[in-house]
Amino acid sequence: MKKKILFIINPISGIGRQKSMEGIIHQEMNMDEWLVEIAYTEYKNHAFEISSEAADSYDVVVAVGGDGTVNEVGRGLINSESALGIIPTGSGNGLARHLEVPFKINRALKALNQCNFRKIDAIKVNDHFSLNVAGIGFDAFISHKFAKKKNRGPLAYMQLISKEFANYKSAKYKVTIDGQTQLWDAFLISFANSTQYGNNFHIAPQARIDDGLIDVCLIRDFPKVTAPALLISMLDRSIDKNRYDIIVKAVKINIEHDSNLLGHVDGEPVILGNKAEVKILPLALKVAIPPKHLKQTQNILSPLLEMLPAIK
Ligand SMILES: Nc1ncnc2c1ncn2[C@@H]1O[C@H](COP(=O)(O)OP(=O)(O)OP(=O)(O)O)[C@@H](O)[C@H]1O
Repeated sequence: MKKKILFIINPISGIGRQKSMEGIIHQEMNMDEWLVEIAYTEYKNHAFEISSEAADSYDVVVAVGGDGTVNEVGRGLINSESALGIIPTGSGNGLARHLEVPFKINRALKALNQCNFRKIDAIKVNDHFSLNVAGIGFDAFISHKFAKKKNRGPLAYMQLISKEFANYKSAKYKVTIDGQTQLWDAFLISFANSTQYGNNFHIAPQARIDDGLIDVCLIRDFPKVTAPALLISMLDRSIDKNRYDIIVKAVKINIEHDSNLLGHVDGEPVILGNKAEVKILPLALKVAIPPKHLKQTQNILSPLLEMLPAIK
């Protein structure tokens, strides 16, 4: 019997590589083995509605988009027998990079044809789910601003960060990590399931996506002149050695703040109220991963190389 696969395409994600997607899907998928269906999102959260409906009826439900689309599709599949697949066409593609999904579309489809399955953890932040990295502080502040921008893509994102960074002020948070409470003046606090935000910026180099633990990364207030070193330490996976960074593994974190906490889950802005409860959902999601010979290992230059015009 043929396996069933549903592609959910977000037409607005990233830099528009998905225009010719439908033709490439039909060309690359092995139709002798797979029954292929395709759906397009029409509005925010539509991918979640489609995937929740599809859960347990398809072997694989594929997010064609960036981390926001991956979050929506994956969320709908939590605790189901359907696996999340990814064709990365977003700006950051953090989870796809962590799972070593190929970035050339035809190669990503070849990988789906021959995929293996594994289970990964998910993170719950109040009522929201994160599959990759969630957080509060500067990264969340940027996600709220970015959501209002018309221009998307990594360049627009970097421009926004450089514009907002100079004036951003760290804030005080009451942080309880597995029962231990402390007050912190933090630039950001990230809750990492995978190692990276996207574009190979590794916020939690030692994170494992299936260990039943959240890597809590707390970047304390730091002199702004040391920002380049901090950025470089994310790219070369050494941020855990930076003096302003503290990383601990935990299963439950509570944050209290004196005003509304701006948060993000997988880069998508969320408002959390004065308190946030963050907990791990061990092995809650089945994912499709590439076979060994099609895995795409990442290096610092990968995000730049992917921008070269290449579908093949
Ligand atoms: N048809 C649509 N019209 C408008 N917004 C949509 C549509 N489909 C999905 N969205 C929303 O688009 C947003 C961006 O999607 P996504 O995160 O996949 O792309 P990206 O931001 O370019 O990539 P990344 O998260 O990797 O940087 C998500 O919030 C999603 O809910």
